[in-house]
Amino acid sequence: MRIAVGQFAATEDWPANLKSCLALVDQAVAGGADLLVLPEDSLALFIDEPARIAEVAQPLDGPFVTALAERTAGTSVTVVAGLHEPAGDGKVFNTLVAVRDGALVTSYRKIHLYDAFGSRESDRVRPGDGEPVVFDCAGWAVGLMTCYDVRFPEIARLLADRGAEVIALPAAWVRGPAKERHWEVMTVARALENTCYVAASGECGRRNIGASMIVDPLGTVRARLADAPGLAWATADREELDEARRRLPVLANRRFAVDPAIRPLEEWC
Ligand SMILES: O=C(O)CNC(=O)[C@H](CS)NC(=O)CCC(=O)C(=O)O
Repeated sequence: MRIAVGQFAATEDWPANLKSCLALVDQAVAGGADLLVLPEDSLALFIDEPARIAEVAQPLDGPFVTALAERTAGTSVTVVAGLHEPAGDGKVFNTLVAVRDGALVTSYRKIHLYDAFGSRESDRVRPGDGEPVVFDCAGWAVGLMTCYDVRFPEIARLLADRGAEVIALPAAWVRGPAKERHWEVMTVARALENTCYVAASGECGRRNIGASMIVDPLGTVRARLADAPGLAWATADREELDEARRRLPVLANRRFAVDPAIRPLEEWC
């Protein structure tokens, strides 16, 4: 499976962001991508006034997702991208969609909200219900998680338990001391501890680092972008995955399960 990760500098202007996304979709299709991963919140990024996110939030049958899906019609690419959708009470969900051949395949609502380093995402965003999402893409099991989720190994493990062989990880990773290191270490760790590919995309505007990456099941960073817009590419290979899981059978050697009774409860936020 040909994987592309794409990044761009998102603005407050959602039609402009849609245009950036569609250009990356076209490039990915031209390059033969089966899977394209775009950043978290590709719809609109409000850096200074995050409360305005709710104003531009769109439902999954709204114009942003519809246009993204339509662009994939007649192609073999599946596109994963992030947006905010209305949650009904003035709050929003921070949601990923997967679209293919003109239609929505699945969606995932971010579970772990970024209440760290001075941010309070939970002031405006409601968490998802904790159900891990894995879907089929070109014969590969692809799991979804979003940005701050990467700091919580349980969700990647739950995805692996559901059979994920590739984790798509859209992000908008905030700059800061050692933050680029956090991003790299944890993205590689999630790949290595689950012996899966991780296709991670990062928004690359002034607040966020970009640094989109594709990591293989033994933790090698196969492709990486800096902080400029563009695409990075790698191929997921079935034989390589099988060989990695034979040589490093950590999934088979586990002694503990993630307790499915522990779910992200509303009152934790
Ligand atoms: O709200 C938006 O518009 C887009 N979403 C984000 O920027 C999100 C939530 S504020 N960013 C992160 O989760 C960064 C995590 C991070 O940087 C870390 O874990 O250190």
